[in-house]
Amino acid sequence: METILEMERITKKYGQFTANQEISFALREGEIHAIVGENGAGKTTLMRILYGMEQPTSGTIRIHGAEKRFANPAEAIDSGIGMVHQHFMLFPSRTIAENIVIGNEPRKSIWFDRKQAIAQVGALAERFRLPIAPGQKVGDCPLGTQQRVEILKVLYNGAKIIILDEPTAVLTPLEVKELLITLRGLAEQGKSIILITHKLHEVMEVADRITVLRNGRVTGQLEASQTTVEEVSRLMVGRELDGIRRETQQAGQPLLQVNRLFIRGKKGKPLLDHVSFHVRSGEIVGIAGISGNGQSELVQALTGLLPVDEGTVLLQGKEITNRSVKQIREAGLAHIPEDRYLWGTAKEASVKDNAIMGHHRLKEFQRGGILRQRKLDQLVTGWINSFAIKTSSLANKAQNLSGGNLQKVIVAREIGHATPFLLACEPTRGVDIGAMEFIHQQLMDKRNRGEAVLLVSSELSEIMTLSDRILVMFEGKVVGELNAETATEEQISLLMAGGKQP
Ligand SMILES: Nc1ncnc2c1ncn2[C@@H]1O[C@H](COP(=O)(O)OP(=O)(O)OP(=O)(O)O)[C@@H](O)[C@H]1O
Repeated sequence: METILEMERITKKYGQFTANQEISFALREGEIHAIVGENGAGKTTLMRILYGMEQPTSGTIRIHGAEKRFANPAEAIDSGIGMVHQHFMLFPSRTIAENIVIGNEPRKSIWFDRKQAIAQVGALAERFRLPIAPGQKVGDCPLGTQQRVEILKVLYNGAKIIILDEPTAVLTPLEVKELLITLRGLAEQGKSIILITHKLHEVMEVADRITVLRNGRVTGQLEASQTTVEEVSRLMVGRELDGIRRETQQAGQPLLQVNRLFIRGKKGKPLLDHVSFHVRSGEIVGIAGISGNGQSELVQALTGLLPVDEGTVLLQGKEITNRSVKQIREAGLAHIPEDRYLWGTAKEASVKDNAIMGHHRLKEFQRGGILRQRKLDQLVTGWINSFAIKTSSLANKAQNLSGGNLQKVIVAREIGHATPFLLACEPTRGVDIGAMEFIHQQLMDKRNRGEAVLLVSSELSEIMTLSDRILVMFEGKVVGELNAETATEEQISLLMAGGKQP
C-alpha cells in the first residue's frame, strides 16, 4: 500500500508545555490507523494540526510526498482531508441533503438546486453503503444517522483521508457495529482512516495499524493483528492495570426511593412512565438502556433540572421532589452529568473554580464570608495528583484541558466529598483505560464505604462490571430488574430493545 500522508517530527508547544514532541506518523492508502493514548497524550492536538486548526511549532506534513502547510481547515479540505468531530456540527432544522452539500451546493443558475442535491447525496450514500433518507430533517435522526451525515459530508467534499475523533462515544452498541462495518467498507474503497479512540476492543476489531502516544511522544507503532489489548494498554499507561476490587457487602437501608415518577411528554407519550425503584446504602444500581428511553429525563428529574408531574423522590427519607438543584445537593446528592460541556463545567473558568463549584458554600472553606483560598488550593492539588489530571496550573482555563482530563475534574469534584448518594452518568465517557479503572475503583470504594451510587451508562460492560443490581429502561419505563451476578449481556440487550424478560 502506498503512503498517502506523512507527519514528520511534529512538535507543538503551548508556552512551556509540549503537547506533541517530535511525533512521526505515516498513513497508508486504504488503511484504518488507530491513534490511542491516555487523556492528554496529544492525540487531538496532532489531528488539529493535520486539519489546519493549529499550526505546529516545528515539523513537516506531506501528502503524496508533497510538503503542505494548512493555515485553516478549508486548506486541509482542499488537500483531501476530512474530520468527523466528536460533537456533531449539523443544522438540526435542515434536511440531511442540505447539511451535506452546504458550502458547495449544486445550483440551477443562481438558485439552490434541491432536487440535484437530493440526487447527489442519494448516489453518494449508495456508493459508500451509508443508508440515509436525504430529505429527512437532521434533528429527527438518531445520533448514529447524524454521524453518517457527518461522514457523508466529508466524502462529498472529496476527502481521501478521514479523521474520526472518538466516533463511538455517543453510539448505541448496534450503531457501533454498523459504524465499524462502514469504516471497513470505506477503507476497502481506498479511503484512509485515522481513528482516535479509547476503546481498545474496537481498535482490535477494525484497525490495521496502531500508533500509541504517551505524554506527547510516540511509544509504539504496531500491526493490530500482531498485538493484544494488554500490550497496547501497557504502552499507553506505562504499567499493568490491576482490575477493580469489589468487597462482598450487605446492602443496607434504602437511601434513594423513587416512587411512581411520571413526566408528561409533548406528543402524548410520557417521558417517564411511573418509574419506581430504590438504591440502598452499600449498593451500586446500574441503569441500562438505549439512549433516548427516559434515562436523561430520570436523571434531570432526580437532580432538580426537570419538574415531575406525579410521584415522589426521597433521599435519606427526606422528600426532594421538584426541589431546587441547590436544595437537592444539600440533601446529599452528588451528580456527574452526562454532558460535561453542557452541565458539568464552565469552560471559561479555571480548573480550580470548576473543581470547587458547588462546594464553595461549605463552612470548612469559608472564614467570615471569604473563601479560604489556600485550603481550596490544597484540596484541588490533591485531586490533581490522585486523579493524574494533566493541567499546567490551577488557574488554567477548563477549556484548555483535554476532554478526558476535564471529565476527571468533574469526577473528582463529585466524589471528593463523601456525599451519601452519587448519581453517576456516563462517568468514564472519553477517559482512557487507566483513568477508567481509577474512576471505577472510586465508585466501588464509595459503595464499599456504605454510600450509594446510581450509575447510568450506555456502556454495558461498565454497568455489568460495577453494578449490584441492573435496571433496564425502555420507552420511559423500567422494564426489568436483574441481579448483576447472574445477568447476561444478551438478557440486558433484549430488554433494552423492548423484548420481554424470559
Ligand atoms: N490551547 C491549549 N493551551 C494549553 N494547553 C493545551 C491547549 N490545547 C491542548 N492543550 C494541552 O495539551 C495536552 C494534549 O491535549 P490533547 O487534547 O491533544 O490530548 P488527547 O490525547 O486528545 O486527550 P483526550 O483523550 O483526553 O481527548 C493536554 O494536556 C492539554 O491540556
